[in-house]
Amino acid sequence: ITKKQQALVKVIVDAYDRHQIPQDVAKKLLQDQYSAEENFLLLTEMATSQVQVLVEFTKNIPGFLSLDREDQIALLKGSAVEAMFLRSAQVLNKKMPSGHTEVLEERIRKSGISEEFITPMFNFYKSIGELHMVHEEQALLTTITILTPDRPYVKDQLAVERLQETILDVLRKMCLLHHPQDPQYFARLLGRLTELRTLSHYHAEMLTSWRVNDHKFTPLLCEIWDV
Ligand SMILES: Nc1ccc(C(=O)O[C@H]2C[C@H]3CC[C@@H]2C3)cc1
Repeated sequence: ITKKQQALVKVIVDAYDRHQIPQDVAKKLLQDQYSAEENFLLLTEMATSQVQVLVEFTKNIPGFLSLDREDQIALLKGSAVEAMFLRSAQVLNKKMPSGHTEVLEERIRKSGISEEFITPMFNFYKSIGELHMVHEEQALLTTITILTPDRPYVKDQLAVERLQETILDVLRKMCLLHHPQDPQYFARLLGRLTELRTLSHYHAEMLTSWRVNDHKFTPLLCEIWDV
């Protein structure tokens, strides 16, 4: 890993750490009572703050702000769901104070999300947990997801591809460094991104079923997902 790549990783990881879900949202998940309606409202608050965190984090990705402005929006809208599932996988898998993870899991299960989406969602969380990603890998994988060139409406895909390749290159080296016993580790990480794309289809249906049952969204969620 070159000095330049080390500097790049530092910028990304610092931004990733700086933009975390506010503790008050996480705390609320443990306090308020347990109705499906209450759980849904908490998830709405969690999703909204995750999108805000995503926007702030993305602005710190070197080169992102020099992309075409409309492409920046297209990348954010195209990656929000995947970044959110990655982030919530990391929240659920990190050693939260005992019992917190179960409470959060329970709230997600009891928030009006139909069973057919709950299963793939928790399978994903489990498959991420089993990878035991180091902190830098989590930040870089999220960055790679955001810098996906073939999102809808991206005009200058080449410019995005160049940025993504830079991150892919340093992540590949980092995986060999942190998981020398598993030369396939980098490939397995990227395989999770494929699983994420499947999840985002489920997510679109989740949104529709919530809307149909007249569940309220925040303006930010309506804007990022065109609902
Ligand atoms: N009004 C909404 C509430 C929650 C979401 C959402 O995507 O929630 C995400 C947070 C984690 C639990 C379900 C997904 C992952 C979307 C709209």
